[in-house]
Amino acid sequence: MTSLLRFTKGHGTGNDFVLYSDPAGDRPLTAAERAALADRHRGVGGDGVIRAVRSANLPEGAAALAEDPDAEWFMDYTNADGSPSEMCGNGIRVFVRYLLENGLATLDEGQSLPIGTRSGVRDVHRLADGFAADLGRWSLHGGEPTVTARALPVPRPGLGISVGNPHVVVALASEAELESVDLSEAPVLDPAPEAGANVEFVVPADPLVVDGVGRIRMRVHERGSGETLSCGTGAVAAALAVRHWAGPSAPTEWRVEVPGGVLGVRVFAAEDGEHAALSGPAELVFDGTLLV
Ligand SMILES: N[C@@H](CCC[C@H](N)C(=O)O)C(=O)O
Repeated sequence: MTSLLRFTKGHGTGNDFVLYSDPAGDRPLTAAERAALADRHRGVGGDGVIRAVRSANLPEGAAALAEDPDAEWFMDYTNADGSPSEMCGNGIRVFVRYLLENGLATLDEGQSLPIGTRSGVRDVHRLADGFAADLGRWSLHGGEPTVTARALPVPRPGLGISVGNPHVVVALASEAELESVDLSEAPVLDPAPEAGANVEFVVPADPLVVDGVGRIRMRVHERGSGETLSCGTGAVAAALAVRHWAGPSAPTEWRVEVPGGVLGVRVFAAEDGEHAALSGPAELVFDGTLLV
């Protein structure tokens, strides 16, 4: 039986999402239904689908509420192919904007809202011109697989980084090389991580640091979605990788240029270790109703 589903289309630096609200947790949608929503020809189109559920009303929400009883809302995120991901850095800003615009939460400038995700509770801070999300503790994770991509003359070493979800970052030699890499097919990783990975290709700007801020350009092939205009967690992983390669004198603030815009990354010491925060815009574009 078909039914009506109200949705909102939103994006953060061109990384676009279909959002819908399911406070009671009784409208989960299958992976195939989510992939159909994200289909750019037969559906609304998006790099991912985000369901807003009250943490109390889905199984993964129990862990979020145990971590922070104020994490009322859970971001149930899936990629364009319907596969779930632990975290989405652009998505969580758009998610908070969606909650605010729909009267599901309140957040004044300067305040934070805790959001449940599969990678734990993440605090989203309201800025004058967007949002900043504390993505929590990061780690080197996944080793150093060799990365082969179309139009890259030779395979390159990658660096595995987890910011809640898995990334492999590859340094390229020049802007020209960054432009020429063909991401219409997924890069091949050897060894291949069991859970897959998002792969970022990065080049430093020249000079790398201006006024204490590190500057890099990045393109990304996202697990489950293909090449996208932006990936927030990918921008954080790319900044962390370049900082790791640059050594202890590297800056803590980074400006990451992606095809869809610019994101900010800040690395800081927290009680439980080193965290990375991601800042950037969050836009809602249109609402609609679908037959599902
Ligand atoms: N675009 C997102 C990341 C979305 C999830 C990713 N494709 C994965 O499978 O981990 C971001 O902005 O972080």
